[in-house]
Amino acid sequence: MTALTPALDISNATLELGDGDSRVLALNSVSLQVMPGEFVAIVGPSGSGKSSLLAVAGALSKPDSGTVRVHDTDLTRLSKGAAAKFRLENIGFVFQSGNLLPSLTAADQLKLVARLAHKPKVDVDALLSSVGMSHRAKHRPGTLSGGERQRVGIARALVNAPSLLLVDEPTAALDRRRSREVVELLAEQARTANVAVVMVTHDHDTLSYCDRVLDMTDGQLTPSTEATAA
Ligand SMILES: Nc1ncnc2c1ncn2[C@@H]1O[C@H](COP(=O)(O)OP(=O)(O)OP(=O)(O)O)[C@@H](O)[C@H]1O
Repeated sequence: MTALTPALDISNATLELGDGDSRVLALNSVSLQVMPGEFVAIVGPSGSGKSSLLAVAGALSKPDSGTVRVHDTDLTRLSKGAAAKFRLENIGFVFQSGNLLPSLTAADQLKLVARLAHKPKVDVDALLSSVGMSHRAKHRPGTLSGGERQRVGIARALVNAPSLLLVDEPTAALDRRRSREVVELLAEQARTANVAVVMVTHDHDTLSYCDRVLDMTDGQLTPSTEATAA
């Protein structure tokens, strides 16, 4: 593996969903390469295939054709069990509103993933500190703001030191200022942890933090004309 190897390399992925007359081409020969440390945003109308792209990139769905590589592993060749193990060890997921477990403190959310991913040496305090949340380590999600929950969700997604971070609408529940803070944090983590980040978003206000923006329309990806950080 060299510095020039993409962290994510999707080549001609096609995915059909539904059955009978209601079959939909969710991904229509999609290709996407994301380098380590690169922050890519995907925008596009509802139903255009954005979630399908994240599912395929995260080994949650297998495309009908094409390949999906995360570094040197072709995810399309993994069994269900092997895909689950690969996800746990190599991919981080961040969801709309943090998706935290209500009964666990911020620190325990991270410790649980560390245990599941067999990473007992993870420095939970350092990770919480890197997202500005050390002072809330002992708080449960119910006593955190939306932005704080999202920060904990980002720290939790980084526990397994992923090479790929897949982020679905991270600012959907946040106001403008918090949205910008969260996306700025993702950009910073991409750079400092050298992790490839793919973020699906409707929030055009935060695209200036991304290195590249792509439009998804009817299952196809094209470069966007949105202004970026690059
Ligand atoms: N399980 C499914 N069975 C049948 N069709 C599906 C299924 N899941 C998604 N689809 C269809 O596949 C297409 C792509 O859906 P997808 O969820 O990837 O879009 P999206 O861009 O993420 O939409 P949104 O922004 O609303 O979340 C849509 O036409 C959707 O209706």
